[in-house]
Amino acid sequence: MEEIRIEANGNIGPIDSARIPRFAGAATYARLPRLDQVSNAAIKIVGVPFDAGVSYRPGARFGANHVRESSRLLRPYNPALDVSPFENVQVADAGDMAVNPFNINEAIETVQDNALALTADGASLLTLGGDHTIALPLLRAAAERAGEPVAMLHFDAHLDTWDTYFGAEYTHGTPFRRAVEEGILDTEAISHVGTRGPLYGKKDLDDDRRFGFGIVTSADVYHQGVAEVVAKLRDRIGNRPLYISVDIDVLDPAHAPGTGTPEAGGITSRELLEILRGMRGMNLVGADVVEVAPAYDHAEITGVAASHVAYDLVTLMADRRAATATKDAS
Ligand SMILES: N=C(N)NCCCC(=O)O
Ligand SMILES: [Zn+2]
Ligand SMILES: [Zn+2]
Repeated sequence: MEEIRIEANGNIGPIDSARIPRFAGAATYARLPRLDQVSNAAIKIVGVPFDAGVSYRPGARFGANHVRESSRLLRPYNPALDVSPFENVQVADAGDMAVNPFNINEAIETVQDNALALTADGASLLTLGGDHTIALPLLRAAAERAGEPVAMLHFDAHLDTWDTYFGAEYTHGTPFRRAVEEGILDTEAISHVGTRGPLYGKKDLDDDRRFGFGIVTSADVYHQGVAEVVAKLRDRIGNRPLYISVDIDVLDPAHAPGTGTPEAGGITSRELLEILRGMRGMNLVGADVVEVAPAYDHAEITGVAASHVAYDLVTLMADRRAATATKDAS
């Protein structure tokens, strides 16, 4: 059937949900066009159906499509930031990467290669995961494109700076230790937000601090409040190229039950969205939303949360691009 889309400023937007019921047709993220339906896109959303790096419950391989299905109700105007992201720039859904489900090393290479290919034209990349293993190759690609190590905001219940699991170096609990070892993170400007829960030992925190990470725990968000947290994070990041990695388990299991390693005492989706919005104007070069495991979801609670997180990330990217374009033109 014909797709009737919203178009503005020469950008092809979402299927018009006033004319084609939002529950009809195959899902793309936010009902956006597929990449092959537009000549080029400044912001690309890509899925990574991969969960061979998990230490507990599997299922995040189905995450990207679950987020797409859960994104049908998103509307084109973001009032929180007064931005219409799909009007500012062309945004498109690039589909899924064909990652090897049996070979982690090969999957990591594929993610890195695909991320580089998708950003070769200067596009910004938002990845829907997948387990957190994929943040490593995504960071490698982001640092290569930026031409320098990148700052990172890491939203997660977990540190993900552990060393190995069963001798394996590349897992969803180890991407950020590998990234520090590889020198692709700017260790003056890397922070975890939302961490909580039991650790293997005090050494986990000592190691993490040694790598340079700052920590804003879930309890800190509660005690200090969003505004103070945002101010501290912005201060630390400055104008460095910034990568944002969102493990959906940063949210309390009440807000995101559909994930593989849930921890009680998490932040709310309202807090997460507000902290993200607080990053307006930062030099955001790439982002991911990972660890959505639909088999443990109910009523799309996790899928909806993840789709909204992705929406605010796209808004930040679109807003920054529009602001930079205006500055360049004047
Ligand atoms: N969900 C992520 N990314 N990591 C959790 C690892 C927790 C553990 O195995 O102890
Ligand atoms: Zn986690
Ligand atoms: Zn994680």
